[in-house]
Amino acid sequence: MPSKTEAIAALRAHASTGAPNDMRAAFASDEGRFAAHHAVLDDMLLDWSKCRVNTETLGLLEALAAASKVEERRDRMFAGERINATEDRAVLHTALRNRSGEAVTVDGSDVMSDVNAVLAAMADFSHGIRAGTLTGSNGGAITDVVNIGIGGSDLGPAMAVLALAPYHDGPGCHFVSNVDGAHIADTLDGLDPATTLFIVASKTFTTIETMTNAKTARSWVVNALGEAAVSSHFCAVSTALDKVDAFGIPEDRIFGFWDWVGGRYSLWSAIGLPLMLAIGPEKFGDFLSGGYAMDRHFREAPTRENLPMMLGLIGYWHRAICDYPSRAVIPYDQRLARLPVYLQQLDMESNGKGVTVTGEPVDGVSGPVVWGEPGTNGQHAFFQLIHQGTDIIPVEFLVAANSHEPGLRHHHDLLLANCFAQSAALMAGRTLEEAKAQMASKGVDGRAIDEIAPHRVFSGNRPSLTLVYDKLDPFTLGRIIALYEHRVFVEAQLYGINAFDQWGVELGKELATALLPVVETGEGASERDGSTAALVAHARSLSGK
Ligand SMILES: O=P(O)(O)OC[C@H]1O[C@H](O)[C@H](O)[C@@H](O)[C@@H]1O
Repeated sequence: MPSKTEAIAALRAHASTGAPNDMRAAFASDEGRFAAHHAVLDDMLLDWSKCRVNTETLGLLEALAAASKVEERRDRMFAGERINATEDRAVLHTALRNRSGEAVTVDGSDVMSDVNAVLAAMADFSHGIRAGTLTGSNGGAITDVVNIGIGGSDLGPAMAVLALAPYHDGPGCHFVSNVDGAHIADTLDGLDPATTLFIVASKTFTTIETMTNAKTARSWVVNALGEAAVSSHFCAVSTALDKVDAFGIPEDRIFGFWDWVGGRYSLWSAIGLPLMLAIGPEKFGDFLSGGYAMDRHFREAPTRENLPMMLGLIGYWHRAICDYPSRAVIPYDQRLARLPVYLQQLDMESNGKGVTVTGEPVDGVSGPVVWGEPGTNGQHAFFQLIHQGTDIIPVEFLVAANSHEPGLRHHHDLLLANCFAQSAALMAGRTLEEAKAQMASKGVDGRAIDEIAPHRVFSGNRPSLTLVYDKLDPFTLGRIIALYEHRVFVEAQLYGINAFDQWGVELGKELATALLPVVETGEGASERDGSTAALVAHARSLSGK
């Protein structure tokens, strides 16, 4: 078996000599191309055949996966080993969706009884709120839920609540994350304190944005309903139970989770409470089951049939071997509008690292920039650059075969046609001759053809992957999120980095804390760098300070 260095060198050599560089020819010369370059899990199909890879590429990527010990490390993660070495923690978001009935142990003790106890408490609470038996302080049913959290305590539930809108039969859900007072002000505008429940969601219960918004929400409730109302209008989700206590939230309204759940992997924990309130405990269970189904597939399927493995290997190929700096995630699904933003945290906070697990500088590159918007909207905005710009940006398309609007089937067929047309266009492109012929067939005169045709050329050979599934139901959303979590894991093993810490966000937080008194009083500004001092002074003078 080659070493990791040898496996990477072999991939680099293959990229310039062995990988296909004419995708039209690759399809034309190989009827089995699609068959060799896709994988399925039940209704879910991942097609990577439009990427510039062949079976030799796959073999070399498999060799790299073996040299990087991806499977061994995967098994260590599932087994509850402390693979997050810099924080000395296990990584067990998979235990939160473990539907097997089997134990999952950390340091010799089974965590499943705690996991199931919190799930049961969340279900009781959700039933009470949804049925109107747990009311506001005046006895009125809760009509609106406001989740106050940021990062992993916001992006997951906000994304999932929107994604599963057709399944909502609970209170309306709102999300406040930004410390910008505009966010909470706009959200509370129009809500009635008597019928509003706040969830204060913070793993650490120290995050300044969340604590500031929670205090503002608390005053809003107290001013309208009195101090005694806090216990009926607040609940909390955290791993820091002692800190929640001090906020005045009763114990039976505090839902815990554990340090082995990373913030960006926490949607499966009590952080998912807004989703459970919106769709009910049973459908939340379906969401967990979807995650579990993907976990089993990730652990059991051979590499080429394994969706997370293949998504990760092709992702690495594009980023580290082909050197493409970003990837676009384009769900042809309006309800997945927040998926790209969710994946930005999942992927970029996990794999945006400059050192390896052993603290050495990363040799080469680590994770790409992840971005995107739903299709078809993106087509009318930034797709120009993806088709004809000078950077190559691999695209990941997601689309459901069926919508929740059977009466609008024509819309959905248009959506599917657009999605599949984009990947075909990126792959095949259009030659100068084709552009000229097309113009001639429309009666354009020869001189105009010569002038304009070069602008109508598409290089083609632009890679994309497509994920097609039956319908975006809770189970499928669970599969999609777990698929992306594991792809991030696979890529991290190939880069040799720890995907589960996030030291890179610390410095800005520390500096903001130190700068707050300077902004408030102006004192100490002169000790800052010239730009920062001048910016503070300008803002202070504009605000009349
Ligand atoms: O849930 P919290 O402890 O409030 O943390 C919220 C977020 O803040 C941090 O800055 C981290 O970068 C994120 O990973 C985390 O999700």
